Amino acid sequence: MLAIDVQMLRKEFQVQQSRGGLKGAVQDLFKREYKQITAVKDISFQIPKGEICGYIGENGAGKSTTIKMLTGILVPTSGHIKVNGYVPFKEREKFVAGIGVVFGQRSQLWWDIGVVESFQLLKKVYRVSEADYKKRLDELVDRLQLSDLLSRPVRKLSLGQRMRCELAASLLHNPEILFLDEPTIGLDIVVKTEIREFLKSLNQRYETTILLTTHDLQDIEALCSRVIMLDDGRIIYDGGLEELKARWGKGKEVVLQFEHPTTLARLQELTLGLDVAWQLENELSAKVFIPYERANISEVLSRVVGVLQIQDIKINETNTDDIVREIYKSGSAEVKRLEIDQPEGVTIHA
Ligand SMILES: Nc1ncnc2c1ncn2[C@@H]1O[C@H](COP(=O)(O)OP(=O)(O)OP(=O)(O)O)[C@@H](O)[C@H]1O
Repeated sequence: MLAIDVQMLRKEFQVQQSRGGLKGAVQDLFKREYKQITAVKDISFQIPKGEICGYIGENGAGKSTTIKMLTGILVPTSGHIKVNGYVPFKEREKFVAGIGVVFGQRSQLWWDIGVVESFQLLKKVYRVSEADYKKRLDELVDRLQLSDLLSRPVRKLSLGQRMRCELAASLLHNPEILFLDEPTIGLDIVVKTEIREFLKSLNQRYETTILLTTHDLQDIEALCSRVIMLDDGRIIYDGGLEELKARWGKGKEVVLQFEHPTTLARLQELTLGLDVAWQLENELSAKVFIPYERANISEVLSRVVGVLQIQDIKINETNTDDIVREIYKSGSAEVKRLEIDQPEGVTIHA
């Protein structure tokens, strides 16, 4: 079953333009000029129930605008959306009962009252029964370690504490779909890790579908099997994270520690005919860069390990941050490269 179904979704904004100078300001008083911005340009994607999908893109790519349309805050200019079987901006009451939303930069909790009082208000808003509320709250307090925070006003909480409370607030009514807009922004690494672990177990236990936007690719690595990449309002990649790495990653780096001193010339001689690049760090340690498609790691290793005694080997995986940065930078030319020999399950949008 589909949790989210988006077809040819588009959002345009009219933005007021100001003319410069005194004359312009006077003209603006009488007749405003408007400019049209298309934040989301006819995108389509489907997310099955139970999937955790990362929605990424640079600043201004259109991520928040999409999330706002998916949660019914904004009405699309054109296109179709079904979330949990509902059209988000139409059937509001039924729709919101099935979704949870956390905007990392904004709070859904009341600033001056105790956390638990906010929870009780949300219980009323979502019409959660006393028994369900109690059960759910106990579980969330336990798993997000909230017991010391419940009586404190939100304004007295640290960012990490507040974010744990925000997550609990969004889940009190046990929604089937959770939308997270930058859920780990500004948090330290310990809290980020706790939140990722919590989301993973939530997904496993309840099959909660999660769509999250983030600039932190560690969130994606930790949580998402699938990633949708947006650039200037259009989807430029929709597929698995592993495929993304395999297709866009340039290669792997292997670091070798030798038992006995060796030389660069000796290493190059051993891998003669293979398209790899050696770098000697000292006489007992060297790095070799093995480009994907042009050489394979087992061939390189078998040639070296068979002859030299090795003390240690480390394989450095492709860094997703670098890959994604490069895709953003390279734009359409690189997208064309992806279109060749497209693997199954990966949709590339030009
Ligand atoms: N209410 C609005 N009125 C006019 N323009 C808007 C409005 N909301 C968003 N935009 C514009 O739409 C484009 C997409 O913005 P959006 O906030 O969706 O991007 P984003 O990918 O979420 O970026 P960020 O990572 O910075 O949050 C931007 O050019 C933005 O200025």
